[in-house]
Amino acid sequence: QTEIQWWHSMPGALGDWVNDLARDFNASQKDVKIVPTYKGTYDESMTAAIAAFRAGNAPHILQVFEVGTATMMASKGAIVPVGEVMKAGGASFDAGAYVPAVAGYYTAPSGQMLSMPFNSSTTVFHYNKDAFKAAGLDPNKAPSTWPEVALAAAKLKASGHKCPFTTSWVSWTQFESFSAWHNVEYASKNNGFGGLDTRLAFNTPLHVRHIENLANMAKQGLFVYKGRGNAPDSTFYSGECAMMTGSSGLYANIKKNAKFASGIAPLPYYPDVPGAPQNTVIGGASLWVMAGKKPIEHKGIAAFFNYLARPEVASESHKRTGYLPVTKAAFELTEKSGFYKANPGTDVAVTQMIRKTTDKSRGVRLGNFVQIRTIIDEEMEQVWGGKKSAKEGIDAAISRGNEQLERFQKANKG
Ligand SMILES: O=P(O)(O)OC[C@H](O)CO
Repeated sequence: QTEIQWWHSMPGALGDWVNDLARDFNASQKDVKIVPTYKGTYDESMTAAIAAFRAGNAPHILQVFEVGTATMMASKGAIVPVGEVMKAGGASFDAGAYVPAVAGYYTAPSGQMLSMPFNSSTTVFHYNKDAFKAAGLDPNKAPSTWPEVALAAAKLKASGHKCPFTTSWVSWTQFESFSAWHNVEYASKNNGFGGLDTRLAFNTPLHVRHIENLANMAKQGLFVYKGRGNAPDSTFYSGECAMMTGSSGLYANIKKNAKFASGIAPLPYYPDVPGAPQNTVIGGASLWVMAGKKPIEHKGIAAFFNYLARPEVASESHKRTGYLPVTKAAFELTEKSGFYKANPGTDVAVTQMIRKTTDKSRGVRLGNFVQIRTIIDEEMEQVWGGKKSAKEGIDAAISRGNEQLERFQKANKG
């Protein structure tokens, strides 16, 4: 039996999902055993895998968040493109079977698919319906614009809620998806898809206005900052915060943990911006195959990836987690099953993502993106804390972030 090590970053109910996938695949055949291991947050597992690769003991499969894509693409000796693995394993990889927004994100400029689409998400608005009721708000009507979010937050606060609104993944929700949703650039060169000479561009009057609004909400106790990455997620499903912008993949942990009725709504927008709302950007992660593995191991990986892409498996994953249906067949199967009608709100992520994209809204692909996100976190923490104005924080994030882009460009030219 061939053992395949799979490092992942799925917490709580999502970890149960990953373990069940491995268990069911292992039970379906005898040749391959998938061994999943939780390695901490996305940042942590990526750092651990890079260190393990250097030491010669990398896992076979690594789950990498979308932010790590350019770094993985550039580390040519460390990874094997998924298309090659599938071929070596005697399996085919049909990129056309995947939802275009998903396939497009994980494709190299040459058209080759580099990693296996797995848990693609997008940014949505989660809200606590019970808290809405208690505050005299309509639980069946989520705020759809940012001014409405501020008004709802004020009512929630007046009803005694100490954390009316918070957000996970500040850069992803308030800058990356925010930009695409309003059809404005986050970075030049089509948000980095057009070349390594891309530079950050999220200092338009719209961006400054939005961060100013959030900073004002923070001052009034309407927006309560709860930390970086997915750390704030638990403050929503515990009931502490009543509204949150975050991942559609939070659905699994809300279902498991929340002791209240919750709703999913589209990301809020500014109604005076022409063309808004456009579409939101992809998040979540994909599965990368690390280099230096034996042909028989590639065969095992290929068999597992084929299993994950089966329409019934991919559809079940989507329904269980809130991550997107990654293949077209999985989406059609889910729709036919009546799931969206029976579970209002579960279609929000899909609807936001299947809209036609523009050059400004396809997604963001930057080198050193992990570091850039940290810089944005640091600068915005200064803004939420009242130590810098929105404009100062944004300008500092842009100039520090651009240094990272220049460094990546220099290291990867030719
Ligand atoms: O919480 P996830 O898995 O949807 O990931 C969110 C962000 O895309 C991570 O960069």
